[in-house]
Amino acid sequence: MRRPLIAGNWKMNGLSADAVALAGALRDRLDGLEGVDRVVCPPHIHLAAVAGELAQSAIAVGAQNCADAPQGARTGEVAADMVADAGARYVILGHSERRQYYGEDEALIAARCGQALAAGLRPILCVGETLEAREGDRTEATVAEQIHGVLDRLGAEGLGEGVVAYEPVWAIGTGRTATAEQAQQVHGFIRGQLAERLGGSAADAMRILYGGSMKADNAEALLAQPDVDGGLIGGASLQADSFAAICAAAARG
Ligand SMILES: O=C[C@H](O)COP(=O)(O)O
Repeated sequence: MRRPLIAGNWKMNGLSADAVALAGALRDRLDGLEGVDRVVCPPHIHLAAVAGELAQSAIAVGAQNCADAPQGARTGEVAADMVADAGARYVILGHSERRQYYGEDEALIAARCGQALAAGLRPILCVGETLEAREGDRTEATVAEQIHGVLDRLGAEGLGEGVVAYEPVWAIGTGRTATAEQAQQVHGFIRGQLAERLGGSAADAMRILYGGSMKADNAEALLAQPDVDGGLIGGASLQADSFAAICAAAARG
């Protein structure tokens, strides 16, 4: 059985005091909850402060990106080992906002992923189709290209102990969630693609998260699907009560 994972992507929100306060509130609410892994991903600049606040808790910390090179002349980038040094154990890579606003493609995402693995971080590789692709019946083709585009370059090691997050772009921040059936259909497809590359047992062990307007009131139905192993939560991760409620739903499932 795969243990569920609920990850909060705080995106570009909050000053340092807000980040530490949210981390502390989550620590207090989630203390003692069994049966679910949880991670919060603050902006880089708050990583160390949040990791310090969560040091004695069961909440791990993740970053929202890492550089595609180990060090040197990469102005504005943050290396994977710096992220790890700040206390992160996970890193989100290939988020659709990075693809859309910063032009990240599979080659760049794979390079970032390779750096993350070398630094001992667990990648959270995001994939997902636009509304245009879904309406053009290109959901599976899009997701397959994003997965294979990265795995082709990473080789046999794959994503290590990382996870995949399926985030339909049309559901992110829109309040429009994929139905449980739509999510399961794509998650099952992703697991099949992973099995082709990594083998059945590695694919069976890998967690596939759903992201896109997951909230306390729809989490249970999504998490009940056999191939939905958790969530990557944006807006609802910024409120301690709603993130804690989603974690509790995952723990019950
Ligand atoms: O990384 C998280 C996703 O982009 C989902 O964001 P959302 O929950 O605000 O729709």
